Amino acid sequence: MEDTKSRFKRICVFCGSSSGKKPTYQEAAVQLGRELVERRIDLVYGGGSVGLMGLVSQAVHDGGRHVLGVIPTSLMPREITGEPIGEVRAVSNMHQRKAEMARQADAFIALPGGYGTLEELLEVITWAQLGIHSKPVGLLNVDGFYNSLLSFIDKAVDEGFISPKARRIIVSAPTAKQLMLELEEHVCEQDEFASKLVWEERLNFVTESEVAM
Ligand SMILES: C/C(=C\CNc1ncnc2c1ncn2[C@@H]1O[C@H](COP(=O)(O)O)[C@@H](O)[C@H]1O)CO
Repeated sequence: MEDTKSRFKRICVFCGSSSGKKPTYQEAAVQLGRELVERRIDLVYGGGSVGLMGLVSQAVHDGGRHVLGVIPTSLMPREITGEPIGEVRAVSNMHQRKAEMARQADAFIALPGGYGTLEELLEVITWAQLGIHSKPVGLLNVDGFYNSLLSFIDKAVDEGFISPKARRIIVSAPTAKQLMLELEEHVCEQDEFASKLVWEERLNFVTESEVAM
């Protein structure tokens, strides 16, 4: 396998705790994991081995890259999240988990998933819009899974609720390879309004004492 260098050291992946019905979703999770390995990128994710989360993290781990799972203590029992893969960092709650995952990553990628994935994705997009971070956000639109979300977002742009600049926060592509190529080239645009906002600690708001273990 070709060894390609990346501008990213560690990417945060949001994805389903279920595997989805189509094999293409599972294949895309493995492909994304292999693409990260090829580019020598480490992984941070929601921890555990269930669903697409397990497939992407296992592929990165098998490829010899570091895997960091950030997991709230209440989700730690193995019957909920499965066997841990790689390094596990326990946090006290879901808010701290998202902040810690975001703090550890240089970019974000969402694979197909459900409410949890959507919530994580929309939060990092909102944080980018507000200037809390300037890390690229990628959407792996496997088999058009996210077409209806992208249509909704385009409708919100047409109706004046999302600015064209904020629309461009989202980088989407149908395959892991294409998405990584686009993310490598992506330049985050700074919003004039957001650049004037002062966030106390930006993404460094998880203190050591808040990390449960
Ligand atoms: C309680 C159930 C499953 C819990 N399993 C999870 N393990 C780890 N992380 C999870 C889990 N559920 C949600 N997450 C986080 O949200 C994303 C996945 O959520 P989705 O709703 O499946 O899209 C994922 O990125 C995690 O960070 C049984 O329902």
